[in-house]
Amino acid sequence: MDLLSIKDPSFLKGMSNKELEALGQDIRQFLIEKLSVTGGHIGPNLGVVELTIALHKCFDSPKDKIIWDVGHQSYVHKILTGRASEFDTLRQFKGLCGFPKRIESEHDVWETGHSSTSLSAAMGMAIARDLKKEKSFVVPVIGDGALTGGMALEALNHIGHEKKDMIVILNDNEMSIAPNVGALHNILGQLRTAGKYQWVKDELEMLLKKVPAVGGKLAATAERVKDSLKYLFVSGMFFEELGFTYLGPIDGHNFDNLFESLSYAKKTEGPVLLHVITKKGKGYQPAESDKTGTWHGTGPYKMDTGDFVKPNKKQPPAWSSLVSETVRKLARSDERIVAITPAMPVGSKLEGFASEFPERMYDVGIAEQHAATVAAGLATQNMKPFLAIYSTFLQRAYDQVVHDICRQNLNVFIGIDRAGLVGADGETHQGVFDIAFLRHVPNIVIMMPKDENEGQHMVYTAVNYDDGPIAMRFPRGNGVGVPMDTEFHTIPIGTWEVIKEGDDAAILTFGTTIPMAMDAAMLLEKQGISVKVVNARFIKPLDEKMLTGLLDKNIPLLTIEEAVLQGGFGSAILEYAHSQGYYHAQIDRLGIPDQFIEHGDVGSLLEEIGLTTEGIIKRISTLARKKQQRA
Ligand SMILES: Cc1ncc(C[n+]2csc(CCOP(=O)(O)OP(=O)(O)O)c2C)c(N)n1
Ligand SMILES: CC(=O)[C@@H](O)[C@H](O)COP(=O)(O)O
Ligand SMILES: [Mg+2]
Repeated sequence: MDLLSIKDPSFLKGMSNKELEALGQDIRQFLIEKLSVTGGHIGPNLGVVELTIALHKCFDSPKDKIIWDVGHQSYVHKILTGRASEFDTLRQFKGLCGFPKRIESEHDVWETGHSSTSLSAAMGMAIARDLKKEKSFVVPVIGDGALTGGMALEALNHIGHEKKDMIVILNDNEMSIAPNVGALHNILGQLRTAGKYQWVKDELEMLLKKVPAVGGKLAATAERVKDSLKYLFVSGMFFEELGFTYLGPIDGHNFDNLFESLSYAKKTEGPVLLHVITKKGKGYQPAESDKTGTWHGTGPYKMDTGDFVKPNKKQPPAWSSLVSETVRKLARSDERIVAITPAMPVGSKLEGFASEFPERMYDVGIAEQHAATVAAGLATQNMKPFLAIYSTFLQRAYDQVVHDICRQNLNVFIGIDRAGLVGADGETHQGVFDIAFLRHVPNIVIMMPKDENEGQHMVYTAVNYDDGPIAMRFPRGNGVGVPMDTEFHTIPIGTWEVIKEGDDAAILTFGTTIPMAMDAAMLLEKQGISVKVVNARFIKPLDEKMLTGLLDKNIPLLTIEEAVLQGGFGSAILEYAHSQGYYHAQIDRLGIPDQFIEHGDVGSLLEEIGLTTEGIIKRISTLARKKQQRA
């Protein structure tokens, strides 16, 4: 079938299962080909081909609300809703978003990216439907990994209590990014093997009702039998006890099973949970046999061999590897160190640590709040927890950082990974808010290294810092490639470093924006403007001694950060200058403006917001000119 000709899912209504199977193969082939060039979440999407087709055949989107939890598995949905032609631009600057996007289509009824929000959103939509006395189905699709997220459990609790009509599709492929973890995962395992108890329950009821005369009395007894059947067949009774009608488990690649259970679910009152078993990566052998999560989200690959396309020249180590491997080295002589990841062992490159210290490595599932407070609990017992967490996912644990870690001034080392623009994952994943939401919290130290050598020393500093919580932020991707010292040393807390002298102006910056600051300073030198460049590697506490010295020189200052301006590092400099009475200090700031930054390559995103060498030169030149005018 020509997928590019699809305008909306209505064409599915008249298709036979055989035709749908052929369509599924066409979609698989299309995804494997397109994503071999663009990269993306190939594994999750290959796993939901039949499920997505079945949902769009059984329901009338967008009147019926199909909601994709996390949303990384919504590519098939996007193909069936008329966007196949845009897949060459998937996750690229101004191209097709890799997650549901309401501006893209009326069928994208809820935007996701962060896990475990679908059930709560579904509940909101169901309440609205009922208040407006509308007739429609609300159908959240949540994965077994996303189900481990606290929000999902909060929602299950509420939905089951309110008994709202809703059909929850549990897409169970036994995988989060890595193999799924937790007691819930074990319950699902029991359910997977328990077989279809629902039909046993109904058949029993029909049989008993046929018994003449005593049917009624017997049926009452049967109710008790049925309940014991439930416990007999479905040891996990977890969902039924929560007020759901549990259906399944069924084969999520079999259209007969899907249509039979979806039509049953549509006729069932109250909340239904349909447990669908799928295979992540189905139909593409390298992805289907993935046991670790390598094919969860990938860059480009060679279709025939499954080899990932490697960059032309050797890359410096990934920042995540640098940090996690340094923690691993230190853990050999420091038994206090325990690593905690909320479902990102592969992304945070903790495999090595896990293999060497299995008893000191915890993947808590998609549970960032829990991860942060486990770290706090460990610290109360004089352990040294290393909380490895993406900046964007740390947003989920804000109160735990404030209330549990910082307020009690506990020795937790937070490794804030993917700090800064992440690129293709877009708005929901840019790691640009952590400075603004942490800087105002008492007791926390926030730092960011300029390169991987300073990074290893910062990890060493953090592990040996026992005066409270300390966070080190580092970007997605690879280091800058510098020689590495063989001996660790501590970096004095709150000290900045002058990396280029200059008397006409000063740039204060850290991490990924240091190279562009240096390039700008060198070019400005040629224009006769000599600019000092300061590695402001401690965002909190500020190096007040150096900052006061700069303010006393009364030269223009420009702060630069790949983070939001509102409440960021530049705000801290403004606050300090004002608090010390430098009311006329010339301070300008470059950073992420007050808007969400969409998906695309980081270079294009920086270009779009003027966070470039040219942008810096423009700012400094303006500041210098204003200073001359005032002189
Ligand atoms: C709050 C949050 N934490 C972590 C992630 C990273 N993440 C993206 S997909 C995923 C696994 C989701 O597993 P599951 O729901 O089973 O979907 P599958 O990929 O198996 O289809 C994780 C942990 C996220 N998107 N949001
Ligand atoms: C969808 C999701 O949240 C994860 O798959 C995320 O895309 C991983 O990000 P990295 O690729 O930076 O590890
Ligand atoms: Mg899964």
